[in-house]
Amino acid sequence: APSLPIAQQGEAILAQSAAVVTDPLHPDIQALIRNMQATMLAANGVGIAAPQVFRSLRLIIVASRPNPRYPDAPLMEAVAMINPEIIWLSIETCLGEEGCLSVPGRRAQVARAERLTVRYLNQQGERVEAAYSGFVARIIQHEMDHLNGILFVDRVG
Ligand SMILES: O=C(O)C[C@@H](Cc1ccccc1)C(=O)SCC(=O)c1ccccc1
Ligand SMILES: [Zn+2]
Repeated sequence: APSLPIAQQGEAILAQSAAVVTDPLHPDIQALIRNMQATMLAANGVGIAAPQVFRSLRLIIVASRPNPRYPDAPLMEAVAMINPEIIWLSIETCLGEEGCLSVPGRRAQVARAERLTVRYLNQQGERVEAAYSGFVARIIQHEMDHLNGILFVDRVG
């Protein structure tokens, strides 16, 4: 699957709220998931949101892996989350370093909820509810922000 162009900070699409995916099993959505995964891997990302590849749709990919900043991050198969909703966030937050494929060269400490529960449709269109914590919960919050037109730099002083 080809790697797609990544929208950079300043592109209007990154500040918009993305639209709900109406037909998760549509071939276009299945192809978009494949292309987003290829784009994320080519860019060495641990996540990506559809608006970052110029598709204003509520679709994210989460793919944590150990990295210099989070050496104990879990290695996980990339998971596609269609129409994700965070249905619970812990009160406890933690600070952690973030970067963004749409804001190259910037890194900042961002406070995020330590734990969350997310409800979404998986690539097969099945409803899933799952709990996450730590770095994976951080990635999910970062990607959810992209669906709501928010960049991590909007959250730092
Ligand atoms: O722009 C994106 O959504 C991808 C972004 C996801 C993300 C990274 C770190 C914390 C939260 C969300 C990236 O993958 S940036 C590049 C990267 O691999 C990385 C950056 C900082 C720390 C760990 C990884
Ligand atoms: Zn980002």
